[in-house]
Amino acid sequence: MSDEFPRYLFKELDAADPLAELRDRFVIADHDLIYLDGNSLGRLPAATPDHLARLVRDGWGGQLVRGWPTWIDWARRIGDRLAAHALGARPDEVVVSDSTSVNLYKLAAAALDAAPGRRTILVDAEDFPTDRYLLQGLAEARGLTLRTLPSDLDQGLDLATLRAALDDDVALVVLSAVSYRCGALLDLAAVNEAARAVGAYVLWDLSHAAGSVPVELAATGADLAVGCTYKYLNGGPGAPAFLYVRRELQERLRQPIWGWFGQRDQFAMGPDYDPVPDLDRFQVGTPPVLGMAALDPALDVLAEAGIDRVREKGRRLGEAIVSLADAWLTPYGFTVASPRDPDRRGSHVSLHHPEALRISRALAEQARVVGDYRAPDRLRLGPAPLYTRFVDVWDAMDRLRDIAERRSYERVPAGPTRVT
Ligand SMILES: Cc1ncc(COP(=O)(O)O)c(C=O)c1O
Ligand SMILES: Nc1c(O)cccc1C(=O)C[C@H](N)C(=O)O
Repeated sequence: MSDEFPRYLFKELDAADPLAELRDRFVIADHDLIYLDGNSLGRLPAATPDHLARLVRDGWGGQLVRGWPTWIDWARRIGDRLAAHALGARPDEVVVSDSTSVNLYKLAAAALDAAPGRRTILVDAEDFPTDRYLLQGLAEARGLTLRTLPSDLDQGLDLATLRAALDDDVALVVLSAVSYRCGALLDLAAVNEAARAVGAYVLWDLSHAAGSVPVELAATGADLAVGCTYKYLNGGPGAPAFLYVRRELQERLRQPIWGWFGQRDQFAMGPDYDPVPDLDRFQVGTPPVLGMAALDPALDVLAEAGIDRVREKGRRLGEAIVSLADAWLTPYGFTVASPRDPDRRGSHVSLHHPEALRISRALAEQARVVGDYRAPDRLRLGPAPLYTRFVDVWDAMDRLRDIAERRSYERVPAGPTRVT
């Protein structure tokens, strides 16, 4: 126990938390398990099982193919809900579609086609692997140069590094608004402005930002964005992703996968591809209706909370992790591996420890705290403001301290890194 941070103070924070009652809107199957992995897979909203069961039974089972006139618009309808409640985009700028990886490919290729003569793509060297791999593939196929911008493992990309790399040969900049490893939050407006000044497009990966921080795509002048819906948006494992294209760009950009859901007069089944002039040209094929439908109950909770209140609580949960790590874990070799300034951090916090892999496993196996490990030596803790309590953070950090103090992680095999 610590005098400086007694547990009852965290209980008081929960008692005063305006979002506290929303925790009941999620399935908490095991009350002893502390779940700090909302930044990888968010919890199941309590309304989702019945919502999906109804759709399966009455929609698929009852309406059969007659359901399609309703379902066919859901990618756009739910896209608009994401735009309004999470992304700060205008109507008709966001659509649910494919996976984040596929959407990133579609929009990156479209942007490169729209920047003929420019030969450079910029990416954060520490960005999530799929982003880097996709761009490596695109650069190789087109004979372009992919420049990886050096970025600090704990602090993320420095704006000065980006500015120094921007010139009129840059076609495209791809960055995560919130870094998957350290949680660093970039200044979208500053990046968009710097890129626009040299005529480059910016494609944002919002996977760790959507549902955790107000993104404000329209207000920051963003061109393009993609992101997943299974983390802070609670869409479930394998939930479909979203993409955003600024309205003014939609008619100008042509995506590389020419599917019939982008086709003008789709059901005329005409001989040649002739894409619609709007956002729908970025769709490809039949949308995953059941997967998309899971987003509705999840977005109901987010809408009720309001993204600004989610952000405010996320910031305070993060500050609690940082304060407890400093006070309790420093003697055991932990350091905070995320920006300390909450304005520069999304909702998750990483801790550095040379034994992070074994500690992460010990936390789950011995102490019933689910966070995750990210190479090379980071323990990531991702509280989700819609359902994580302040006391959960206290208990998780207390259990972590106990593992560190007793060195009980030494009993856990390091083994190869596996899923999560
Ligand atoms: C920043 C980022 N981009 C992309 C992805 C994944 O993309 P996909 O859903 O296509 O697997 C993740 C996590 O899985 C991620 O953290
Ligand atoms: N998408 C994932 C998956 O299919 C399996 C395991 C983990 C994931 C993730 O989402 C990882 C996530 N991008 C992260 O940064 O933790």
